[in-house]
Amino acid sequence: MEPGRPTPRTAPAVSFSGAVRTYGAVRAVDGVDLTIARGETVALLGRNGAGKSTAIALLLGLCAPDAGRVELFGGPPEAAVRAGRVGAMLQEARAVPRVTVGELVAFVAGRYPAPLPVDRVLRLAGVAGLAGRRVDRLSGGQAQRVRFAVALAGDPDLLVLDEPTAALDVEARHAFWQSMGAYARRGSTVLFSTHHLEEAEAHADRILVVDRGRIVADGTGAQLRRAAGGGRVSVDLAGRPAAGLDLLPGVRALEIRGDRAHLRTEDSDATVLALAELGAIRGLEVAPASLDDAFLALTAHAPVERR
Ligand SMILES: Nc1ncnc2c1ncn2[C@@H]1O[C@H](COP(=O)(O)OP(=O)(O)OP(=O)(O)O)[C@@H](O)[C@H]1O
Repeated sequence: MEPGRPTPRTAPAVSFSGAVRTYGAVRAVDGVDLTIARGETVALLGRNGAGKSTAIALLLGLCAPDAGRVELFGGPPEAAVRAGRVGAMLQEARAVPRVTVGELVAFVAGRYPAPLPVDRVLRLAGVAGLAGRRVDRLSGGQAQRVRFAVALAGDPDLLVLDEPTAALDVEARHAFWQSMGAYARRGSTVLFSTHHLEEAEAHADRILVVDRGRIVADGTGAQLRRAAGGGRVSVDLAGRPAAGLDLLPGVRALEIRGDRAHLRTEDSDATVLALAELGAIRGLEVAPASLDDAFLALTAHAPVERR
């Protein structure tokens, strides 16, 4: 073992260093450095094509990095997968014909060294009522929950979920997050990908914003809002002209609705001080940037090449 390297007992659940994966000219994962501690629940948040699924494929050892290193629990992903430490729910999965949900989960559980009892898995995934149903006769949402059950069956230390709620309606989504939360609270590490900001903020300890193969932000929802900077400031115009408000310090955008000026600012304090100097603080309201604002700011594509 290299000196200074963590031992398999202390190593983080997931570690990427300088990981790159290309498909022709596309750098699907473009130099990612990342550590996920054991027990964390982390969301990979990004648009279509941002590189989430490719990062997950690297992490599961389904493909190898062209450069850099990817490790799970201090060793190659294949070793962690072989040892039954990883459960995954991927986007594409074909149903096995004829077997029932109960048979499928029992079969998968039987391949792990220390699986959860099958009835417990079925309950956790919310599919206990479907145990006798054939897996090729399920609705999209039911099939998705069965895939979650399959991911849980081996009682993995690391659960990896690629867009787990994509086919679920509101009620099933809610039930899914409850199950996932219950599993995470047992101390497992969970990594899930999503397009939904609210889901990432509500269900993860930490959000990684992925854009064009890179991690462009890493933190809680509140931290991302702050990192994106600023907020929204609004005041009553009280008959005064709005001209020039867009030139105040920090202001990025000005919108007039009725007799009110709405300012998007990257520095709320500076903008409010300047408004105060103008005596224009009637009906003053200051709000932090929304998570949507933050996401848009963090993934805005500048014409210049980023770092
Ligand atoms: N097998 C492949 N062959 C060629 N290009 C690929 C392959 N897999 C992914 N890509 C490309 O790599 C980039 C990242 O794709 P990836 O599927 O990782 O993104 P994603 O964030 O998971 O997207 P989505 O949210 O749509 O699932 C995209 O430009 C995609 O077209």
